[in-house]
Amino acid sequence: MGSLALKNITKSFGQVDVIKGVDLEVQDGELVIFVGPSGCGKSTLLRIIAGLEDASGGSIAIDSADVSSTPPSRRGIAMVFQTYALYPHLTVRDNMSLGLKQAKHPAAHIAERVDFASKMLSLEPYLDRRPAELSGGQRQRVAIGRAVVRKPKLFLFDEPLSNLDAALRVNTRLEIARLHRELGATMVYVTHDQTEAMTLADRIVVLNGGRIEQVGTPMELYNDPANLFVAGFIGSPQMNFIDAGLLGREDAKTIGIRPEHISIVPTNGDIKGRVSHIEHLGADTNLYLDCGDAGLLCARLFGEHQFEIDSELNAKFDETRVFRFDDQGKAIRRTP
Ligand SMILES: Nc1ncnc2c1ncn2[C@@H]1O[C@H](COP(=O)(O)OP(=O)(O)OP(=O)(O)O)[C@@H](O)[C@H]1O
Repeated sequence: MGSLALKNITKSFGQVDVIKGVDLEVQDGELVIFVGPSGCGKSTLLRIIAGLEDASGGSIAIDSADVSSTPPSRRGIAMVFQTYALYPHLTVRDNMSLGLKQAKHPAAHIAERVDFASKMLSLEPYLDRRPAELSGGQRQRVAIGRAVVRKPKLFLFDEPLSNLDAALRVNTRLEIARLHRELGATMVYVTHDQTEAMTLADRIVVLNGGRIEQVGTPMELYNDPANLFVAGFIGSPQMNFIDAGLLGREDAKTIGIRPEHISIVPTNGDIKGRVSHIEHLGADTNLYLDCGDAGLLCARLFGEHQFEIDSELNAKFDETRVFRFDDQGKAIRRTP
């Protein structure tokens, strides 16, 4: 078991309010990811859940028991850090065993847990090595293994893949997904990487300036963002925003259209623009059109395309994918 409930959590450092009233329920077995711009309070919130930081107000419950004043070591959580935080003088086996040893578990039980975790993470060949004799990816697997060994109610991950190169990041991401599936464990995870959030999360929490903007499954956030902030934050390249008046659409203040929902047509487009830049990604082409007062429009076209710089093109929006926002930036939901 490992459900988590945050009620009206606030945090101030001196005069600065960093977390401004966060309510969140995480179900047992769920993988929830915090995303948001730098400084929005993701790590602070995670550290408050871990007990490494005291909240200024509000309460935290794990499995319905209030742990707001429980020390970190007694909350039943394990945290995996971006920097691995392994003991350099200890072997992999000893790094993984340490928590249970300190908690005075019997040696046979510790050996069994280390065996289980090292098999799960393919760490068996490295058990007698020290961290300096491992690659970055292997070190991060040891850090994850150390958490698995402790059978926590709740796993907390603070940007665990940020120090890995692109290929290793994908591998380790798949490993965390598998771990989550096989252990059925509750996980709360902080990242600034959209792909990680979209591919791993059961639900994503979008934070901005210490408040929650929206909570939803990755596809809910992509298909039904609550406001301009979430619409612009989820999706890459970013959603295009255009002043609705410039398009003759009086039913909204701002129109939003994702680059992947724009096509180039010979006539009768929604907007005209001059080609200002082209990015060839192989599988896709990102085309940037200078649309004058409407700004720069990005279209993501499937496959390879050639266009002449400065030539004028007609861009057409997939009407079923057009988002509308009011003058407060709130999404105007489609009427079915
Ligand atoms: N110990 C501290 N004392 C004062 N201010 C702090 C402290 N820790 C964090 N802050 C401030 O709180 C805000 C939130 O920081 P936090 O590290 O939670 O952001 P984040 O969303 O995790 O950012 P990033 O993505 O850059 O890691 C920032 O403005 C930061 O400067």
